[in-house]
This record gives sequence, structure tokens and C-alpha cells, in this order.
Amino acid sequence: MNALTGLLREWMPSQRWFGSKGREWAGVTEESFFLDRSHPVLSIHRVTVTYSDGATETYLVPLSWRDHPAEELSAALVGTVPHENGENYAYDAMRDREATATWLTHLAEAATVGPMRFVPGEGAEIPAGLPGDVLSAEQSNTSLVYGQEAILKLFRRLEPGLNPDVEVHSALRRTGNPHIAPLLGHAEIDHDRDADTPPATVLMLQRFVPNASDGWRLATASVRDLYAEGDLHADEVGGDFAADSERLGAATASVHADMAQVLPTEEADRDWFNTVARQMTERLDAAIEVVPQLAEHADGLRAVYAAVAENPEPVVRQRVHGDLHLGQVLRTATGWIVLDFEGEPARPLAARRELDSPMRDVAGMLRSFDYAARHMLVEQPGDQQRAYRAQEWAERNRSAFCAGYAAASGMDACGNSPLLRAFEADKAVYECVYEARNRPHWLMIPLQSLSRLTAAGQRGEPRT
Ligand SMILES: Nc1ncnc2c1ncn2[C@@H]1O[C@H](COP(=O)(O)OP(=O)(O)O)[C@@H](O)[C@H]1O
Ligand SMILES: O=P(O)(O)O[C@H]1O[C@H](CO)[C@@H](O[C@H]2O[C@H](CO)[C@@H](O)[C@H](O)[C@H]2O)[C@H](O)[C@H]1O
Repeated sequence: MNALTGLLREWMPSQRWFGSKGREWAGVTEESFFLDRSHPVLSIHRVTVTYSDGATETYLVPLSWRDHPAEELSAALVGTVPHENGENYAYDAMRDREATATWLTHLAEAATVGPMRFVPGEGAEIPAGLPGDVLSAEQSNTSLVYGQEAILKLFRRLEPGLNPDVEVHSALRRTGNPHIAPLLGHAEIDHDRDADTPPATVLMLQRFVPNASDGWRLATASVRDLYAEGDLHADEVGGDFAADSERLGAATASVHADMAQVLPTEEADRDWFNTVARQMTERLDAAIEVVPQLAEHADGLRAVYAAVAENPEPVVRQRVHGDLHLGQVLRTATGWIVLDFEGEPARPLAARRELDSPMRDVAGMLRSFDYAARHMLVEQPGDQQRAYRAQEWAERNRSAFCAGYAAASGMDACGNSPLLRAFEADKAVYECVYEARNRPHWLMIPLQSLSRLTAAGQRGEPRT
């Protein structure tokens, strides 16, 4: 292993975008090329990690280089690499403002650099000469904001094939849907060793949505208001969120309708229900290995999943968002914008592009209302009064979201559907693994929801 590979091995696991925290590394290889040889030099590294279970993942790491330490970049230092006359300093290029204009220049020029091709969107105006500021949000990828003009997302984990975020945004451009941020361009990278493997998507550039707040921030502010007013109910306090939840339901339905218009659809047959039930059960089995506390819910969950195969409902499968939650939606002065059509970051790309029920997304958002309501209980686990209020807030906003979705789509989105219940339970299982790996102190949020989800399933009660 050379010095740089050793540095990356040390540095990568502590990065938020590194999805396989806690997995044992068995080996690592690295390939690189220069994207920009001016100052600062910018190199692109494809780092392939092999884990002890034999699985591999390839991550993209752009580095900027200096021959002396840059004080202002100390937090972005990856490490130093010795050379004949001293040392080179390697920085996380996404946090080095001087290295951020290159992405836009290459996009505007539709450049090809080594194995990487930049593809501007048709007629898109790519801003020029602006430095990018890295977004501090907790993310699976890394984003740069260029003024109020554009936002660039660098996909950290490379997988062959077009990224669904680019694919869906590109298709939705034709519909003029008001609930998405238009795509300005993307870039892809070839596989050096295998000409038959399709290129991987490296980045996408979208129009920046100015003056917006994300749904998580707004929803949790509403929950805080409710907690502050000990005696009032969710519909009586100033920060009631239900009208926004209803509009969010309508926006989600509008995006689903347009996705069904411009991307393939197919009526679900019996096999699909069997497959969904089997996949959920497999995901549960794998999740128990990571989160042993899930075992006590396993029988209840298996019953919820089996009900999917036993009660096939009319479903038109279509492309969906795949990981819809309050952190993926922005509230502007005029309405909601839905972001990030990538699906769950841990799932293989082919699985994330499969046709699915739009109820998968409805379930994701229903889970998110639960999260928003309960996350402040983590610090006060024994506070029964707050737990009751949290439940009330979640029910009110879940119902409002469903009502908005139903009104816009003409579909009773949240009726007593075994499929919807199973999607919610499956998402909560996914969240248990996600929290165990990324935020163990939040594991109790999805874990506690499982008792409610499986109990409602066993009694055949309608969900709220
Ligand atoms: N077009 C946009 N305009 C403004 N902010 C955006 C835009 N796209 C993303 N963001 C901000 O970046 C955050 C992360 O973006 P997202 O696409 O969800 O990345 P990730 O895949 O890493 O989760 C969002 O929560 C939002 O705050
Ligand atoms: O990084 P992504 O936005 O693609 O999604 C991952 O991270 C999310 C957390 O940031 C995670 O969402 C979970 O936590 C949210 C609160 O932070 C909550 O609103 C969601 O309902 C809950 O699923 C998401 O699951 C994960 O894929």
C-alpha cells in the first residue's frame, strides 16, 4: 500500500458519506488522475475497499494539493505525502474553495478529462466563476452550493449505470413539474479496466432553490412549539404544521403522477407481492445481525410482511423516490420541492431503479412524521406526557399528508393497506440499521415504532 492509500484508509471511515462504518477492511486499492493541474492541483481518486466478507465498494475522493500547509484548510487536511524535497499536503477538495470552480468550468465546456465526461443539460445555464461552499448537512454525498445559483452533488459511492437522481430529474424536466429543482448537468466516469461496464455517475448540478427551509427543520420547530405549550393540542398551537403536511402530500402526488407519465409503469402481478414480502423478510434477517434488539419484533414483522403476499391489492408499479423523508423536501415561499431521487443509499443501484409502488414513498414520509415527533423524546425517555403529545402531533400530520395526497391523486393513499403497513415496517427496520451505524443514540426512535407497527398489524386495526 502506498502512503496515500494508507492515508485514505485512515481518513475515509470517519467521513459522514462513508456508508460502511463498522465494517472490517480486508484490502484497499486506489486509481487516480488529475482533473486540474493549475493551482491548486486537483486529483480524483477511485478507492476500492474490500471488506472481510468479500464485498467491495468504490468511493470517489477528490483531493486538492499544496506544497505547504494552508492554515485555513486545517480541518480539511487528509494528510501529508512525502516526496524528495519535503511533503505534499492533501486536502479534501470539496472543502477547498479554491478547488471548487473547476467542476463548473468543465461542465460549461462539456469537457472530457481522462475517464471523466461532463454533460451539461440541454439549454442549461451553468454559472461561471463562482466558488462553491460545502454544505454542512449530514449527507450520504457531498454538495457544494454556488452562491444562490446552483448546487452540485458529488456522488461518493460509484456504481456502474446512470444514477437515478440524474435519470429522474432529467425525465421530469420535460414535464415542467413545479415541485422539483431543474437539472443543469451531470458527469460520468468510465471504468478503466472493463469497457463493457457502463460508466458511473459522478456528480449532478441542479438549480439552487433560494430562501427555502427543509421539511425536517420546519416540522421539528412545530414539534418544539407544541412541547413548549404544555396544555395545548397540536391544532391549537401557533406552529401547527398540518396545512404544510397536506400541501406536501399534494406535491408528492403531483411528482408521482409526472414520474408515471414520463417513465415506465407496469401493473403489479402476484409474483411482485411475493417478491416484496420475501425481500422484506430477507432485509429483516440481515438487519437482526446488525441490530440484535430487532429479534423481539421478528415474529410480528414477519406476519406484517406475509400479509402483503396474502392480500394483493391493485398496484401500478412506477419509478418512485425511494427514500422520501422530511429532510428531502424544501419549503419555498410558493410550495414544496422534492429532492434527491437516489433511493436508499445502501441499496444496489439496479434495485433502486426498479419499478415500485408509490406507497413506498408515502410510507417513508409517514415514518418521518413519527421521527420528527419523537426525536426530542430521546433525551426524556420517561416523559409520558410528551410521548402522548408526540403521538398526537404525528397522527395529525400523517393524516394531513394522506389527505393532501388523496385529494391530488384521487387515491385513498393511507387506507387500511397491508402493503403500506409493510412498507412502513420495512422502512423502520432499515432505519434501525441506519441509526445503529450512524447515530446509535437515535436507534430507539425506529425501534420503538416497531411495537406499534406490528401490534396494529396483528389486530388488523386501521393505521393513523
Ligand atoms: N436544489 C437545491 N436547492 C437548495 N438546497 C438544496 C438543493 N438540493 C439539495 N439541497 C440541500 O442539500 C441537502 C442534501 O441534498 P440531497 O440531494 O438530499 O443530498 P444527499 O443525497 O447527500 O442526501 C438538502 O437537504 C437541502 O438542504
Ligand atoms: O442521506 P439521505 O438523506 O439520503 O438519507 C439517509 O439519512 C437520513 C437521515 O439524515 C435517514 O432518515 C432518517 O432520519 C430522518 C431524520 O434525520 C427522518 O426524517 C427519516 O424519516 C429517517 O428515515 C434516511 O433513512 C437515510 O437513508
